[in-house]
Amino acid sequence: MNIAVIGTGYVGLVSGICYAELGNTVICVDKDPFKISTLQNGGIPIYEPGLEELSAKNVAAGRLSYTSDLQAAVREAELVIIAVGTPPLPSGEADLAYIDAAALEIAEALPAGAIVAVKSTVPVGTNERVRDLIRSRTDAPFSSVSLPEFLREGSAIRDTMEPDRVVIGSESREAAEKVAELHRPLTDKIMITDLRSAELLKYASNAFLATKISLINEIANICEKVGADVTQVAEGMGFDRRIGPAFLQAGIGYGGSCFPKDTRALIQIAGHVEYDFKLLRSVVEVNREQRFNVIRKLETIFGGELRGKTVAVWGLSFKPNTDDVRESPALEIMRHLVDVGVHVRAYDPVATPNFRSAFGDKGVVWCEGALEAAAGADALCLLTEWEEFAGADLRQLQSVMSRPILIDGRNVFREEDLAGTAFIYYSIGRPSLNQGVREKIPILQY
Ligand SMILES: NC(=O)c1ccc[n+]([C@@H]2O[C@H](COP(=O)([O-])OP(=O)(O)OC[C@H]3O[C@@H](n4cnc5c(N)ncnc54)[C@H](O)[C@@H]3O)[C@@H](O)[C@H]2O)c1
Ligand SMILES: O=c1ccn([C@@H]2O[C@H](COP(=O)(O)OP(=O)(O)O[C@H]3O[C@H](CO)[C@@H](O)[C@H](O)[C@H]3O)[C@@H](O)[C@H]2O)c(=O)[nH]1
Repeated sequence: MNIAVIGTGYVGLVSGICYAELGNTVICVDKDPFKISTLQNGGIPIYEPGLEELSAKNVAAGRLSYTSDLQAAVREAELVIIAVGTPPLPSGEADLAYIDAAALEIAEALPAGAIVAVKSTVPVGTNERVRDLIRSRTDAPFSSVSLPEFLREGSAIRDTMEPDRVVIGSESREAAEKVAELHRPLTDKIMITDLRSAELLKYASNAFLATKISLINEIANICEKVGADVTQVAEGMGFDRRIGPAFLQAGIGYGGSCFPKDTRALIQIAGHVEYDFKLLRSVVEVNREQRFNVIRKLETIFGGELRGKTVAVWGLSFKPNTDDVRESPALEIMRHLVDVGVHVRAYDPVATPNFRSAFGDKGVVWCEGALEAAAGADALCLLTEWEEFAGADLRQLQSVMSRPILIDGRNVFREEDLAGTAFIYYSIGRPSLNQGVREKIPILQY
């Protein structure tokens, strides 16, 4: 199939490369000339494990190319996939400006009989809006398809090549079948729905996962008060097949370009039809609060006075294996620390450049290595569970710090890692691992 993918961000680029890997002829389009020249020169503008090699392989095979000429790419396409951003507006609603602009540009070159698929996460009704926008500019017959994407950053290639399911929303059975055929080599779990159900299903999935995370974070907060261990609680819950073990990792809350944006957008979608999505509003609020768990722990340890302290931060991306810092919990945590007069020393294996552009340099020393960041620190906060941190030698770490205080925001370390160290250690929802701080587990009376 001849495919044009509009937008070479985390979704469009991975999808385009993977469609080429399946043997299709793919041209990936972006309006950002830096991204396109990087790609044309064999580079990859984002950090995603395995992507550079897969791109090179498919470019060499003559199946994959990159361009900033949208209309030339669309003119040859049987399938045009829109994968541009839908960032949040201040109200929380999805900003459809990039979608609309792409639709209007596509219309100028769309060949008769093509399929236009929206892969971006969009509010219910957007595929119809895109269809009508294109129709207003061309007489060429075409079909609209909603093709929501479920990949995760950091494991994007595997998620694309081995998806749990592919959802195709369409008004045209014939178009849906053609798009289904494209995905048949990946999975037999292909679901064809109407346009609106496909659109809502994407938001509902993210809302459910975000809810699971906020639930386990609240359980973790209760664990801290009653002397239970959230990792044991989550493990036991996860054995129940109705619950499942995934997305029950307590920590400092979810970040990233999707859960925070999509939960707020769904609240707005509901609001537009006068439905107050109370549950999801609480999920968002719990998540916002959870980031400050780390700060509260630091305040407890330092008796409320953080000014003048030096705090090392390990991990700036919103999750490991990505350089994406959009809505990373580290942004708010570090902003608070800097605002109250803490000297911050920060390190991330790949995300520092993106983080610096989002955060600025005020109050932060950017470090090239984990131990360099910890050197002379009064406390260390681990905010992203990069493998490099999980493998750290805690005795060596202790030897470079001014005070052995470790706040593990992702529950990375185990009891055996801490053995033989003098760390004052706090994690999330595992009070029995707290070391060095004598906290009384209350006698429970009801
Ligand atoms: N990031 C994820 O893990 C993920 C997963 C599933 C779904 N989604 C959804 O997919 C969409 C894209 O997300 P992303 O993270 O890839 O975004 P992104 O911001 O990384 O990339 C979007 C790209 O589109 C380009 N673009 C915008 N308008 C264009 C136009 N008219 N012509 C050509 N290029 C244009 C931008 O320059 C940018 O490179 C969003 O709706 C998002 O919610 C994202
Ligand atoms: O048990 C867990 C699982 C995740 N997280 C956090 O949740 C956020 C999101 O993680 P993850 O879902 O792995 O990454 P994303 O790349 O944001 O992927 C989500 O958002 C995408 C965009 O919509 C969807 O396509 C994916 O299916 C969905 O998992 C990160 O901050 C994680 O640290 C937790 O705190 N606990």
